[in-house]
Amino acid sequence: MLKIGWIDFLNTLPFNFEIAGIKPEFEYKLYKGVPVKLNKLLRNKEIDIAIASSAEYIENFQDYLILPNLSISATNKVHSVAIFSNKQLSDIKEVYLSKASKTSRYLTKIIFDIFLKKEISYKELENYQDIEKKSVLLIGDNAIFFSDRFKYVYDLSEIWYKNTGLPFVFALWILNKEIFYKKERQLRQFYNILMESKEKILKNLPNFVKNFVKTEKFSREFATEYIKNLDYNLTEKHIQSLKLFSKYLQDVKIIKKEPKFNLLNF
Ligand SMILES: C=C(O[C@@H]1C=C(C(=O)O)C=C[C@H]1O)C(=O)O
Repeated sequence: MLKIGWIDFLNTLPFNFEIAGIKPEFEYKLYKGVPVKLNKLLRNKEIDIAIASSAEYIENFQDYLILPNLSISATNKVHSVAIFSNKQLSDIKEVYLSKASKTSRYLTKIIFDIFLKKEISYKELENYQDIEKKSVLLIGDNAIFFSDRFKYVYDLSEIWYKNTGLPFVFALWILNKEIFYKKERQLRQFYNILMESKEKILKNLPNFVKNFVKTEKFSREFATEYIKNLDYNLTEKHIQSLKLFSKYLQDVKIIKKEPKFNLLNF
């Protein structure tokens, strides 16, 4: 049985092997939730593998391995990770951070500390009441959903791209090192299934969106354009970006040790 962590956001659609009609030959169970929940399940070894926060890998890299060629990244705008505000950036003094995120919370700190050199007080975003009166970091479907309440959108990967020229890697397929030896066969098959799903769904995206995306939250046109704009690859350039992100995380004292990026050689 392979225990798989699944971020329940629109942006994981291209990995959805079930809707792609690909059936694994092994038994599996999906554990759905926001990134922080999956990071925790993975760290506690309650699941084997997950699409989880890239920052979770960076912080605990000794325990993990990465599936190659796969990520959720964005070159320039991501559209679903941003600081939303009705204030101009220069007037923002406090930011309420989404509790669902790890990577984007850390990126927010790097943006203010290193790129903008601006002191900010950080608070937890406990609920969505009167959200338009605050400056908030939102991720995933909520970011898309609440965006029209705000005059200004400070897109985090756009800011990263302007400062570094690199794509920003939000999520990776991370697995617990020790399960590789126990479940190598399933993992290899799962990797092939993810690669196949990604290809199949992205090739025929409007059709998959039409059949599988619920339209209460966003229009089909938006969903298609949003996914099309994301980058699901993991190349040398993405690794370079992860290394730079890690260096900045050391500079702002969030991590102590420089991580190694251990990709499975599939
Ligand atoms: C692109 C996104 O990136 C997400 C952000 C994450 C984080 O901040 O920890 C983790 C996984 C990603 O799915 C998004 O939420 O829209």
